[in-house]
Amino acid sequence: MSDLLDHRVRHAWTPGGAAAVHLPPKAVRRLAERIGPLRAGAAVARESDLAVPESALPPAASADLAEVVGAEHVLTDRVARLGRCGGLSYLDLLRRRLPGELPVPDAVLLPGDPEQVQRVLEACARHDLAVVPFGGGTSVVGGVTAARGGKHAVVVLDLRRLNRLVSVDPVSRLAVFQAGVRGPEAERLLAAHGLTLGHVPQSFERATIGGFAATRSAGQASAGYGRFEDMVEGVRLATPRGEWRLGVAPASAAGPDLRELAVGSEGALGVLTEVTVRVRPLPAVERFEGFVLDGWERGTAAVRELAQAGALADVTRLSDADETEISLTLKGGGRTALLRRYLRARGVAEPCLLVLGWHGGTRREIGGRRARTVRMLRAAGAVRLGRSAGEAWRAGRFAGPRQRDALLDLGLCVETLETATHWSTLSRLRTEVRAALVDSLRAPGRSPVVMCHVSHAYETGASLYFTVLLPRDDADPVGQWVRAKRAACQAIAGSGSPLGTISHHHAVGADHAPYLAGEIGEIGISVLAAAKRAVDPTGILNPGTLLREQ
Ligand SMILES: Cc1cc2nc3c(=O)[nH]c(=O)nc-3n(C[C@H](O)[C@H](O)[C@H](O)COP(=O)(O)OP(=O)(O)OC[C@H]3O[C@@H](n4cnc5c(N)ncnc54)[C@H](O)[C@@H]3O)c2cc1C
Repeated sequence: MSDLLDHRVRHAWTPGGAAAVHLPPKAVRRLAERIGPLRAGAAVARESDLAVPESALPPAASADLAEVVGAEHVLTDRVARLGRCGGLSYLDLLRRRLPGELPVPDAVLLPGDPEQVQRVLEACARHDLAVVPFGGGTSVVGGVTAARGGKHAVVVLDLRRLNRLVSVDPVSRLAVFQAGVRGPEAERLLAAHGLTLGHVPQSFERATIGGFAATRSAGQASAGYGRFEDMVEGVRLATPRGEWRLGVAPASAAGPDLRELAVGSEGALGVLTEVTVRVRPLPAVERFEGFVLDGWERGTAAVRELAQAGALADVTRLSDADETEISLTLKGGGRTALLRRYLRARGVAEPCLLVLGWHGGTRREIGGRRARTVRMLRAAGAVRLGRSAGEAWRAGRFAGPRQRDALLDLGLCVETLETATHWSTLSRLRTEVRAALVDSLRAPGRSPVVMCHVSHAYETGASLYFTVLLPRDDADPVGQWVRAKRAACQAIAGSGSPLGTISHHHAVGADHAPYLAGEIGEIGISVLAAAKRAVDPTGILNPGTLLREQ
């Protein structure tokens, strides 16, 4: 179990870190020409340089918790605590690469079933301990930062032992999972029943069912399978007040849908111990394909038309010209130059790659859907690249975090952020967020590249996902990104009324909590605060996440 989560891993995505990917030297040279000089072999602090204070878990609390989960599942050693000090954002990784103090929890608890989770919360409430629910620990918004919130100590509740498929109801197409099941394991367990969830975010390998629900996650095939909240039929939630179960029917008019309070609650309103999910038949056939549109405006207009006509492929992902260019650059290779020449010959001045993927029961079924989509794309002026471009994307769909490890080792600042808005505001929002990032990050010898894609489209609007690359400012690497992220969030929050949501799928965490009131209003904040008081009267659950510390 520890292979996926120890102190060595937590400054990178994989134990091998950058060794897990190969960036061709030509690609590194071209990148440096574009953004400024890169420094191979940027130093990483030794584990012994990371400051880990003594655990402040009171002995009486430790004894009570050991009584619930077993002494061997109350971990206070340095490695276990370092391994759960935060998520996997650029700043999380950076802080673990630099010498210094980290928000290390006082203990890590490994409960074995929902009943133990419930009893752990009751014990933590008695001893006034802050509790951070921890699934895969892939949060990129400070959602698993071990904040004490004025409590005696802070414990991380690692849900990895809640790893069972509890039941499957193939007639109703429902499955009940314990919260700590990771993405690949969930799919493996469902495949044995001929079923799938179809939820494949880029963090799939590490993230868990509970984490997906707690953050309203969106997977790469969201156009086909929906966002994770669309898949949640019911929840079992442990709270300091007692256990809360929700979801007895597919739809209900019995008042407001309180499941929505659990989905997206980010560990601040309870610990999801089981989630009942809607499942689908496992697709027998998949087909991926690439197209190119000339320019962002034409590209987004084409995706909007598909979304509004109900003709989106299950995976629909449009990259802007910068993202298309940089992803081709990072692949290196002679075929890339050939492709550039081909597109120029076809009159495409500003290539924007559109990847489409269909899942279905039969070739015929996919063929019918695909034919309609391709007809509409042809009418929109798309150039078809063929299956190899789509398959190349599929083959590398989980490469992003490994590539990030390699780019971090080259001394880069590399981070992503995301939002969503209505179609009529989409271009303005992209322009303003890009400008905020570029203005904040530009410096002599450093030119940021800000790339963008749409990977989740709806009838009324779409998400925007930005990736930023530039040489790290070694004098103040943390401040460099903190200022840029703040500028981007302020652009999204707008002045007066928001241009978009502060998060389409990464959630609020601690990082976006200051912007939540701008989106849901002070009334919204007080409704959430009242809900929190109702389930967590002493405020032990995930202090500072979702709601700012009062
Ligand atoms: C490289 C990378 C790529 C990513 N790609 C995507 C993507 O494509 N789509 C996407 O939606 N997100 C993505 N994310 C963000 C992240 O993976 C998601 O938010 C994911 O849903 C978190 O799941 P987790 O199990 O890792 O949760 P954690 O990171 O452990 O926790 C996330 C939040 O949920 C709470 N939580 C976790 N489990 C529970 C539980 N059982 N009960 C109550 N609260 C709980 C935590 O306290 C925390 O606030 C990405 C992150 C990384 C690092």
